[in-house]
Amino acid sequence: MDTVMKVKNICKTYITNKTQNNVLTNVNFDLNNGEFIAVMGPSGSGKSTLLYTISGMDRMTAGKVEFSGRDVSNFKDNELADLRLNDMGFVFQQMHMLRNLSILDNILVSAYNSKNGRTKEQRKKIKETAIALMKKLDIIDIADHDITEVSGGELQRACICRALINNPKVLFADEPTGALNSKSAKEVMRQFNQINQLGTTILLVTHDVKVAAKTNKVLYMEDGNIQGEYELGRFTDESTSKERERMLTSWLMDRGW
Ligand SMILES: Nc1ncnc2c1ncn2[C@@H]1O[C@H](COP(=O)(O)OP(=O)(O)OP(=O)(O)O)[C@@H](O)[C@H]1O
Repeated sequence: MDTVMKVKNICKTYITNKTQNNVLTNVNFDLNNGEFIAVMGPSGSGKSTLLYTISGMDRMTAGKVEFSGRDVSNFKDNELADLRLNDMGFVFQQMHMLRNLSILDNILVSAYNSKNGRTKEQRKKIKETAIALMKKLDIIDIADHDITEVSGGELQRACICRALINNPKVLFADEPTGALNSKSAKEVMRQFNQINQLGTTILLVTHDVKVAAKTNKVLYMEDGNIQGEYELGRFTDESTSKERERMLTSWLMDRGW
């Protein structure tokens, strides 16, 4: 299997009030093309920090990250911004969308501001992609709505459209279902699985066993490092959910979760 990201000996230290907090300590793992990985672990174990550090949203203290064979660890801020814009997508628990724009415009805005969204022709193509994504995620009917006029689940699906507009190699998600009710969370996970099956590699952080049980592999973080990994295999059938949740819970409990 191709490796899309290689994470080598990543360390991240925060210094607050002259106290050193070693949040990530020599983290190593490969993210293979087409994988769908969940990162779990106790609160404060460094899950979000790992996501932000490897995606270049935050600087690592030491270590190396390769993205599609390129060492991106020493990229300048503008090179990292380009990498994030062109090759990565992001979905967060708190959905950052602009209030005075419609849902469709929110999906389009960053793509229009990218280097591939300058000409009329490029923008036409981007809009077509946005509409196709909104149809796929079943939110085309709310394209012209304001963000205050839609449900949390619809808004999160709009965020997924926005994250996918540039056809990223890797989609990063930090607690993407954390603010959703269970029905919307299930729908978002169904969409993630579809996107993954179409070829997008996904790494998400979650506390929710139901969510993690629908990924291919779980990494368990504790005290700033990956303490174990559990291969679940591809999720294809809703009827297997309960059994996957049961197996994953049992594995997590063995780790002191
Ligand atoms: N910007 C920051 N400055 C200083 N310390 C930080 C910063 N961000 C995170 N930390 C610290 O790093 C540690 C790990 O935080 P992180 O958010 O990565 O954990 P987490 O496993 O995602 O936790 P949770 O499950 O509660 O979201 C915590 O002790 C946190 O206080």
